[in-house]
Amino acid sequence: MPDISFSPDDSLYRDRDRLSEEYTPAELVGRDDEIARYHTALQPVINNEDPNNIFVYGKTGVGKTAVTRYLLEQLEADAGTYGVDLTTVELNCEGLTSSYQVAINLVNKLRPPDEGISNTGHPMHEVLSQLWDALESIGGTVLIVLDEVDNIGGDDTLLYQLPRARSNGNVDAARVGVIGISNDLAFRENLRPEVKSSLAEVNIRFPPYDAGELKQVLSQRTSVAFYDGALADDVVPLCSAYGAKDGGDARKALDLLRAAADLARADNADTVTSDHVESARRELEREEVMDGIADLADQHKLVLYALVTLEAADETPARSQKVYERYAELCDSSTHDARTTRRVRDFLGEIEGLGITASSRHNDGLAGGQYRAHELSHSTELVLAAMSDLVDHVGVHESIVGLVEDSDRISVSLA
Ligand SMILES: Nc1ncnc2c1ncn2[C@@H]1O[C@H](COP(=O)(O)OP(=O)(O)OP(=O)(O)O)[C@@H](O)[C@H]1O
Repeated sequence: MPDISFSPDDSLYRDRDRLSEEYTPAELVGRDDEIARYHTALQPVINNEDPNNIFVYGKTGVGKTAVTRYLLEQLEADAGTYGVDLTTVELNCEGLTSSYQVAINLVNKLRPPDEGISNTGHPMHEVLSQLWDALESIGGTVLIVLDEVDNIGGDDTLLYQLPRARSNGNVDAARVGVIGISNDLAFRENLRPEVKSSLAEVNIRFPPYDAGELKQVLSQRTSVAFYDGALADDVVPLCSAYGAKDGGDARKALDLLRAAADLARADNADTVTSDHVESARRELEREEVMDGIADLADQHKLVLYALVTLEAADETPARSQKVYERYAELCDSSTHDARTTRRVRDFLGEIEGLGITASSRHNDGLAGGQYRAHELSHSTELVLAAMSDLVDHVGVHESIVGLVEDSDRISVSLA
C-alpha cells in the first residue's frame, strides 16, 4: 500500500501562491507604453477635472485588469495626497448579460452593504434613479470600472447613460468616469456610434505580450515564487516563448511555469527543467483540446469523427469533399441528418479555429483544381477520448477499432 501521509515539501517553491491569478506584483513589468497612455488618460482626475471615459481592450491575459488595478491604486493614493475626492468601484460583468443586471449590481456596490436592492422586480428607470442617487451621495470623482463589459451584450442602455450622467443632468455633484474593459474585439466595433463616442473617449489597446515581455513578467514572479537556483536557466525563456506562441497571454505563461514546477515537485527533482516544461505543456494542451472538443455540438463532432477515421487510415490531409463523404456515411449510420457540403465546410473552419485541426490550400491546376485538405492537429487517441460520447452513439468505425478499448461493443463498418 502506498504511503499516503502528507508532509511539507517546499524545496522548490518559496511561495507558490505568487504564481496564482490572485497575486498582483507590486510593480508591473513589460507594459510601459500602455501604462504611460493609461496614465495620461487618468491625469484629469488628479487635476479635479472631468474624468475621461476609457475603453481598454485586448486579448485575454495581456494585463488589462492588472494594469487598471495597479494605476487606480496609485491614483487613489495620490488623490489622498492632493486632497482630491476620489472613489473607485470595480465590477466584473461576467454573468451580467443586460444593462439592468449591471445597473443593479452597481447600485449595490455603491450603496452601504446593508442597503442593497434585490436583483429583480424593479423597473429600469427606478434602478437608474437609484444609481444616480447613489453616485450623487458619494460625490466627488467616481471612477467605475466595468471589467468584461462585453457580457452586457447588445443591450447598451447603461453604457449610453452612464458616461452622460452629468451632461444629461442625472447627477450634479459627482463627476462620473467609466472604464470599460473587454477582450471581445468585435464588441467595441459593434457599439452604436453614440455609445462608442462617449464610452470610448480614449481607447487603449493592449497587444499580446511578446517573448521578451513575458520573460520580464515571469522573471519578476520567479524571484518571489521560487528559491534561488530552483529553475534551470532555460525554463523562463522556454515558458516565455511558448506564452508568446499561445497568444501572448501572461496567464497561460504563468500557468505553464507553475504546472512545470508542480511536475518537478511531484518527481522530487532538485530543479525545474525544460523537460518538465515540455511535459506540462503537453498536459495543458491536452486539457485544452479535450475541453474544446467536449464543448462542440454533435454536428461538429461528426465532422471531426469523419476526419479521425480518415487520419486513422492514413488518408489525411483529406480534401473537404472526402471528409464530407465520410461525414455523410456516419450520419447515415446514426440518427443524425447530414447538413449541406457548404455547412460542413463552415464546421471544418470552426473546428480549425479552435486549434483542433489544421488545413492547407492546394492547387492541382487544371487536373484537380483548388482545394483545401484537412488533418488533425492532435493525436487520434486524444481526439477520440474527448468525444467518446458521440463515438458511443454513432458506433466504432472500422478504421479506429484498434484505438478504442472496448471496440467490440459497437462496430460500424462503412464502405
Ligand atoms: N505585466 C504584468 N506583470 C505581472 N503580471 C502580469 C502582467 N500582466 C499580466 N499579469 C498576470 O497575468 C494574469 C492575467 O492578467 P490580467 O487579468 O490583467 O489579464 P487581462 O488582459 O485582464 O485578461 P482577461 O481579459 O482574460 O481578463 C494575472 O495573473 C496578472 O497578474
